[in-house]
Amino acid sequence: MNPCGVNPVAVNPVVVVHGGGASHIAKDRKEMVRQGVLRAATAGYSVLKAGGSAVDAVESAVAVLEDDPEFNAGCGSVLNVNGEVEMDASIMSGKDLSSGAVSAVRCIANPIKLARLVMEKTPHCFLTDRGAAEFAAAMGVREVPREQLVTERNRRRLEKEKHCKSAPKPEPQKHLGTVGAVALDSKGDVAYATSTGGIVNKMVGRVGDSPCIGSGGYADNDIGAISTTGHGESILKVNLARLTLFHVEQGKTLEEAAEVSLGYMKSKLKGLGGVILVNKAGDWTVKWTSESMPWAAAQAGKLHCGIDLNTTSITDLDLL
Ligand SMILES: COC(=O)C[C@H](N)C(=O)O
Repeated sequence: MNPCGVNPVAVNPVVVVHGGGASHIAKDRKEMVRQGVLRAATAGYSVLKAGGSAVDAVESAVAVLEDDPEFNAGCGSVLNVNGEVEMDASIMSGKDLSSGAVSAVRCIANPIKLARLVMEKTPHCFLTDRGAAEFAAAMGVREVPREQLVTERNRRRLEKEKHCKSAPKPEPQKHLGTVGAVALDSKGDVAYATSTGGIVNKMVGRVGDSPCIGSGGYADNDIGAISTTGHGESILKVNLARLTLFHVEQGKTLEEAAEVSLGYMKSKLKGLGGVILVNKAGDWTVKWTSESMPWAAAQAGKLHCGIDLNTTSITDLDLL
């Protein structure tokens, strides 16, 4: 009971993660991908259960996915036209709208941790390329050898893409994309985090939607938190994250808002993608227009998980 005699809103902590909108996930990889998103949601939820903040939870969930070579972020990042890894990431707290982002960063394992340092240790929101690298060094972030982030699968993927490349189309990623998380903590604060290697065969210096606040994600306690995935150029053009939350502000449910904004991006640009959302009531939703999107959610001792439409499973959560 607070001093006004009103019960405080009961908060039901929740974390939701995604492993990127995708047009095809080979059968033999599906189980590894499923295990990856489940591990990330479990990690995020244990942070919340231990009293950690929503920002702590989304950072640790995304770091788990960055460390998993099955996903296009951190050590599984796709390669640019020169065969190099350039990564983008962003993070935001719904409590005070504080935000941090990095783009075109190389040779670090966890861009999401660097984005958080930008949020907390600089007066800025966004550092890129050389400046981001200098800041990482100043913060004592360990440099990893370039080769450590380049997987054999991504080398082959680049070769294949170069050979069969026709004109670029506003299609979803042919492979697994971007990773992201949204969370609500026990204090009622929400947050999001998104991290990616971008799109295969991209130009050097190409920056996608994922590090851009309002496109790759957004968090505001009064509305909710969202992380997005899909065709970056389309997401940027419609500001997918903020657009979705705008529809929530206008009174739509999370699910309706996600459907309207993804529908708008598809009809306007033929751009496909996916979103995950939470709000401070503990409601959450996942939605995508791409063929599939691996996702997992942890709430009230249960783990929810899916990859394709109509394949949701619910199991009891064993905390790590
Ligand atoms: C599914 O793929 C992605 O999400 C890629 C990411 N949105 C980008 O364009 O950089």
